[in-house]
Amino acid sequence: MANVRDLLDELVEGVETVLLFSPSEAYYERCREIEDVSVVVCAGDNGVGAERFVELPLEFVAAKERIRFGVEGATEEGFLTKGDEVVCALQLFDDAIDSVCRVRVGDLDRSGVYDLFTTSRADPAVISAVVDVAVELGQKGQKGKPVGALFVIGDAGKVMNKSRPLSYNPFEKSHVHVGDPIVNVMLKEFSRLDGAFVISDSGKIVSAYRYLEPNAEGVDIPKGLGTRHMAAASITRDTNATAVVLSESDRLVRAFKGGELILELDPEEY
Ligand SMILES: Nc1ncnc2c1ncn2[C@@H]1O[C@H](COP(=O)(O)OP(=O)(O)OP(=O)(O)O)[C@@H](O)[C@H]1O
Ligand SMILES: [Mn+2]
Repeated sequence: MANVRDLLDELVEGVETVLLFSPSEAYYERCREIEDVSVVVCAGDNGVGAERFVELPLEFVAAKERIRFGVEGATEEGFLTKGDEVVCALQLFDDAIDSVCRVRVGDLDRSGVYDLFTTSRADPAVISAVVDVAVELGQKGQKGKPVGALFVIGDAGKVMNKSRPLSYNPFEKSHVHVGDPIVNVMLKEFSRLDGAFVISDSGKIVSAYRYLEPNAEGVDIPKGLGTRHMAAASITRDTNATAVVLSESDRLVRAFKGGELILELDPEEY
């Protein structure tokens, strides 16, 4: 007569690596004792002192995104290789680990989110704060109307040299940072203006209303996208900046780096 344990045994059969998402110290210590299994911790910080650790720059709301990011990170760090079967243990409903799933490395399509956060010059928390603002704008629009926005993050000096003001810069004398709730409201307010926001590596809002003038030579973007996206792709090819774009036409959030589209998010799913 099969029992629940048989089901779980099947799930973990032959697995050599366990990914623990934000475990407690006690939970981590218990898992460390398990024989011939290596443990990788994925969390915002390595509070448990794990030897194998993957930093999550944000607590992804969607479990699948969290798992995808953790598996991508563990693969990048060399803890996993394509084809490995790994068990992921994470919190879904409780505030402790309450769910287990099995994933084969390579089955999850690359989300690009990992690159966006880990290979950008700007601080990962700044990137996630900007993505959050773009996603919220995509979900709610500005006063209910769809709006587009272009955020250029990092390498701000070079970006400013490759652009010019469309009007006075409302952030000229201020010293405000993205991620501050009041500033996020200001960014949404100003998003109906033309031009791009320029944000420094550390998240300071350098300028709004900026017209980017990169060299668009040889940069190609998906058909149907227009000048805002072309400017985003081109400026990231000409500088070390990352660009996050919210499209007014299709409401998707996209990220560009090195002239390439590396991420496309539907705010409705995020
Ligand atoms: N080089 C640029 N620098 C800064 N902002 C730009 C630039 N080009 C376009 N924009 C901004 O993008 C807005 C939309 O332009 P356009 O419709 O051509 O872009 P798009 O890529 O189709 O974007 P969307 O999908 O939002 O319509 C413009 O009104 C302008 O505010
Ligand atoms: Mn357009």
